[in-house]
Amino acid sequence: MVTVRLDDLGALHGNRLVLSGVTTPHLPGGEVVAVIGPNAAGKSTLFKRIAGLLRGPGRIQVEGARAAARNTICYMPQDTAANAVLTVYESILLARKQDSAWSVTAADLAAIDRTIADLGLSTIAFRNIGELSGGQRQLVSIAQTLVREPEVLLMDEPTSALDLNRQVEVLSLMRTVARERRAAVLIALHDINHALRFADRTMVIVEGRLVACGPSRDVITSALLRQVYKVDARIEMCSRGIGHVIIDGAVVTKPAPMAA
Ligand SMILES: Nc1ncnc2c1ncn2[C@@H]1O[C@H](COP(=O)(O)OP(=O)(O)OP(=O)(O)O)[C@@H](O)[C@H]1O
Repeated sequence: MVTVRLDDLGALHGNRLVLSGVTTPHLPGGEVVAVIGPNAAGKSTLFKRIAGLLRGPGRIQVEGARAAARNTICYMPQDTAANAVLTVYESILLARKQDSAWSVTAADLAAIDRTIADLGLSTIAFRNIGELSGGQRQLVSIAQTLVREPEVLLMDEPTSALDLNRQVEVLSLMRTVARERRAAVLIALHDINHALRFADRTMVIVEGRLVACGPSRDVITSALLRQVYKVDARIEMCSRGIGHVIIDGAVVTKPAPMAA
């Protein structure tokens, strides 16, 4: 089973060190890890660094990956471009492409069918991407990531354009993917309730630094929400032992202006 460990990781945008000193315990396959933090904290930067899209100090250790893995690490960016020329099916099919010698196999077709079914995309499978709504496009991006069957998934706000029903469906699917494929699934989220409900662990990034990492119910506390988001909130437990964040209305202080 795959495990991921970050060791004193940092990331540069140009010459600016935007993220630094991120060290985690082993993040095991089979679990969902929420990555939370204020706007511009460095969540996307962390994912891009892990995906090899940014330079920086430190190490990313991925152990136990299957030798034949199609893509060990797969990153779903926040902004996904719409390609008007391809249908939904074609764009998911092309996500399976390995190299120029690739030709479609039965395994490819099975993976595509499963992904389309899992995400409820069958009714739009032959529509052009350019004709889709924002939420539909986001579902296609999620499909393009899942169909590659990676062992480490980096999902950058995958539910930001989805309605409530789809948010729950997609995050439930992420848990299933983690459990059944023994994948390590990291998801950047702004909805703290989703982190409490769906994530085994939560990492908290503030101003480019990791300020907490551990079981979601231990990490997400009123004190942390006050420290990180400057809001008064309490966590109430519901019947199944899952916490809910109740915002009491008061913003404690306005957040500091963002750095340029
Ligand atoms: N391409 C870029 N070039 C230069 N600086 C960048 C670039 N992308 C992001 N940054 C800066 O890096 C910092 C972290 O941004 P990042 O996108 O990682 O934040 P985030 O936590 O994902 O935010 P959000 O929740 O708003 O999506 C910010 O100060 C941002 O302005």
